[in-house]
Amino acid sequence: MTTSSSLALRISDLHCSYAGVDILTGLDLDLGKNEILCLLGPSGCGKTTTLKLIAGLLPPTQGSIEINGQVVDNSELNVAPEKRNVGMIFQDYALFPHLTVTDNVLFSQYKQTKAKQKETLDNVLKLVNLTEFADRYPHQLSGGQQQRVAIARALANSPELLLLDEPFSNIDSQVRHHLIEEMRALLKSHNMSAIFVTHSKEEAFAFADRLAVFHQGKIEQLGTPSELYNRPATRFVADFLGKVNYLDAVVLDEYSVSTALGVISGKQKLTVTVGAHKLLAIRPQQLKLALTEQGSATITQQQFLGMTTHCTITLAEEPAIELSVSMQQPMVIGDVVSVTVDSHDLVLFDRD
Ligand SMILES: Nc1ncnc2c1ncn2[C@@H]1O[C@H](COP(=O)(O)OP(=O)(O)OP(=O)(O)O)[C@@H](O)[C@H]1O
Repeated sequence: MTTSSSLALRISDLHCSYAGVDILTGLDLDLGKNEILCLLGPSGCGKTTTLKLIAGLLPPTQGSIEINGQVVDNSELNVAPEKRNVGMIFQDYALFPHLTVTDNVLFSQYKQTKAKQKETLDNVLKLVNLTEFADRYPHQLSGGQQQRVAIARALANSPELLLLDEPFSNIDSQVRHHLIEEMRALLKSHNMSAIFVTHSKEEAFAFADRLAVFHQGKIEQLGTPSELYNRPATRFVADFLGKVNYLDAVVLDEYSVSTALGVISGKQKLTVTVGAHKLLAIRPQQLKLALTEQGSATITQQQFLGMTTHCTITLAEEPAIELSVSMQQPMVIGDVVSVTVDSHDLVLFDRD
């Protein structure tokens, strides 16, 4: 069992409501030291609320929060935000427009000596590569540079836990990928733990060690990006993380199911009854097409996306079945193709 002292954060049975409306209804969550966790979920499901509760900006109605083994919230205790040793970075960076980079970074360091302030400033600006921008004002910086000032300000307090609310959403997509890599390397090299909120699955996959998918005030599934993408526990998680095809399937034996695409076998033993009627989930890139006049499907739509091409194929079944396929090379609408399924762990759901 994991003891709470080996964790950066432990949330137990957390409840929160606004004006009598329940937002979180019994949230449990552990974060390891030096781990990066992403909260994902539909708009309004309570992701930002969870960050605010951890930061102490909002009191829970029930439950407890421990940060690095210290209780900061329970039925008797509500530690003030500035005593939690947590840094928070907001979507709009919340920089003071009338203060330079230096003054923004040192804003909460006024109790330190001048020498200590200088040391902190030099260290954090070096970390985020902004040393030569120390005298600039926020409006003289790019979005990515402003974000790095916000990171530097959060790091100046040496927080044990960093909370990031959509930190990359205002950054141009050209530089976002690079920033995510840089930020991840920075957190990892400084042994920091972080929780971040995003709307973007691509950001979540690239930045996080583990993802928590929220649904109806609780975590529906928690795991590594590939676990959740390839082995979703529910249809909600499967659909939330990307396009899925669902095919009616009858379980033939411990490894195989029968579908409109023929018999499909998985690598792992199934835990369902032989003969059961299920839905088989298949990601678009798990289907492979080959041009052949004897094929069972026709290309009916196609969208060229650069690295990949998304197409819709129609199976000659009654009623017709449409499937989404992701391919490396485009084909031609009207092409007749055969369809095979890449070997993978089969994901089956109940039909209802
Ligand atoms: N101060 C408030 N008073 C009343 N309701 C609020 C308040 N703050 C948030 N809410 C409501 O609580 C719910 C959760 O809000 P929260 O900001 O945590 O969602 P979120 O998952 O971060 O959403 P988004 O992805 O859109 O940012 C929403 O329905 C929101 O309208």
